[in-house]
Amino acid sequence: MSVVAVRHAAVAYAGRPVLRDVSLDVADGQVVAILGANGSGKSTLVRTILGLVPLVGGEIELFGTPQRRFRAWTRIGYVPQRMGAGSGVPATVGEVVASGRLARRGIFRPAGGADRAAVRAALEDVGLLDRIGDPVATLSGGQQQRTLIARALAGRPDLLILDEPTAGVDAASQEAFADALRRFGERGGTVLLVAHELGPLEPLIDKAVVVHDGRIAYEGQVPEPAGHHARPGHDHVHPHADPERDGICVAPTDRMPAN
Ligand SMILES: Nc1ncnc2c1ncn2[C@@H]1O[C@H](COP(=O)(O)OP(=O)(O)OP(=O)(O)O)[C@@H](O)[C@H]1O
Repeated sequence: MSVVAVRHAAVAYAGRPVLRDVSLDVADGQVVAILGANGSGKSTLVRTILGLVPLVGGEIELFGTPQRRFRAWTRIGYVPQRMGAGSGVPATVGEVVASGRLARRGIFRPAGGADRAAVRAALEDVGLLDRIGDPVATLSGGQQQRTLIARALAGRPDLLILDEPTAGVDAASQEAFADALRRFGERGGTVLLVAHELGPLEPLIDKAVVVHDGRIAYEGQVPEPAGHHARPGHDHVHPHADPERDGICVAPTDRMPAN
């Protein structure tokens, strides 16, 4: 079953086309990475999947339900791009993660044992349980990002959607994040993430999709980075017209027809 099915999606901002004829499937249990240059439309694609940006054409299904009829939003955890965890906001790490339970329990019911257990499990998953009582502002940028991921995990979603989760994040936090994602996958979770650099996430990725100028330019195994061009015997073809700018090349065996 497809957890996310995008069919011929078209999106425009103020009449300017940003996504054109985009089709994408994320199967149950898969980890799918959306790659591509700045401004290619990656964030727009995930925001459209989440219903935050309207379609001007095409269709989207979530867990087999047309998006316009989909109501089970608690099944989806979302970590937006470069969102501050609230430096300057006097909330503790535990409180930020607990806010990820609100949709499940409803605002007017107090947190119960299940909520507290979910918060602790999520913090354990990202390696920050020992910081549960600390103000978020005292954490490093990478640890704040891990806090936001823990907040999404605390809602016990079936699908995690993450927009550049490791951008500007230190190496230790990237490793901790990769471990958390691996465990989420082992529990049957499905992941759709936008990334520039995969780093330690690369072995987890089942399928990569390259967005170029609002279209899907490539779908298949993770393409090798441009730095590998110089490798002896490395034979490759480019998935689209301007790969140097995107820093991506694809070995011929990996290539699949673009949509
Ligand atoms: N809210 C908006 N209103 C108008 N134009 C937008 C809006 N959001 C994004 N755009 C434009 O749409 C195009 C795609 O942007 P998008 O953020 O989806 O790309 P991206 O691949 O995620 O890039 P980045 O890696 O920089 O986040 C860009 O030209 C961007 O300037």
